[in-house]
Amino acid sequence: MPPTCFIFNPTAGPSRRRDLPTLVARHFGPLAADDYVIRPTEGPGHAVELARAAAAEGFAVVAAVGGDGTVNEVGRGLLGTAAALGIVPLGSGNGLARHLKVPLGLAAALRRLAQPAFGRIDVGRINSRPFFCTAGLGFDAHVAEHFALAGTRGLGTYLRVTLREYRRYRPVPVRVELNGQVLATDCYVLAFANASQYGNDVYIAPRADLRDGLLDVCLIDALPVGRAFRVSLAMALGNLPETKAADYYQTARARITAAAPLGFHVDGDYLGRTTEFAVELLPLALAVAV
Ligand SMILES: Nc1ncnc2c1ncn2[C@@H]1O[C@H](COP(=O)(O)OP(=O)(O)OP(=O)(O)O)[C@@H](O)[C@H]1O
Repeated sequence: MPPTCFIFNPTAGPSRRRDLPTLVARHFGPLAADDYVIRPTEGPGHAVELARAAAAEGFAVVAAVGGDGTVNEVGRGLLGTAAALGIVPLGSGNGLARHLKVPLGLAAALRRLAQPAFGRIDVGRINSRPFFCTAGLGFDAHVAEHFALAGTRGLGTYLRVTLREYRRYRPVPVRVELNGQVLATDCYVLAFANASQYGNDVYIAPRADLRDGLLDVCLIDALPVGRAFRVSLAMALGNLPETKAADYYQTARARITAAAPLGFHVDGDYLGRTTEFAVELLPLALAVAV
């Protein structure tokens, strides 16, 4: 098994696995002997530094133990290094893990990591910030912002925040340049998908491929109640492109200018508001061990 550094976020996920070191030792220890270390994060952003340090120490695999936010931080720390990203999915949504078919059970995920398959995946970037799963402008980012402010987490809070903000949210006019064309449209949601889903098997771009050198772009210009139901159902069924409720494009880069400051998220974390966005894809820029 490859030397592995586990970087674990004790606050990720619904169950807050503060006992993770014991569990990893139980499942991985007998297989690994001296070949692994476990390093907990102490706050947001810490996993970037821990991952970079682990790669510099020569660990072949640096495993993010948490959800997509933790995966994003570990992945960012590993970009440009020789180490591969592993995932032990303990988050709430686990979008990248689900796309990559990493087992969701802890014991199975650890067994897989002991004998991983090495490969590479594309990496997206929005305003210089890397993303591995999805980035987006508009309502999704607005919900991510208010979810972070809600005080509690979990699916119940997420649904409550989504419904409340749906009644308040108004789309913003944008100008989108991609593939030599210019779209002047309203942005309710403009999502850039490297992986197919937001997590929890909710598919924003079911045809997205992590190795095709392209981002799948999903544009929803308005979301009246009837369309909101259709979009929600289609995202759960994984057939949104087959409906007429969203427009799809594929591109390796895009520029967006918004008529008013527009919120954006990266792998589900709200990053703020701005009017200019540059999106690009770095082909096969990250090594993975899954
Ligand atoms: N020790 C820590 N204390 C508080 N926050 C932390 C700590 N370590 C990491 N974080 C932050 O916790 C946030 C949430 O983590 P993560 O996204 O992995 O879990 P999740 O939200 O439950 O899962 P998912 O994104 O799959 O829904 C991350 O954005 C990360 O910056």
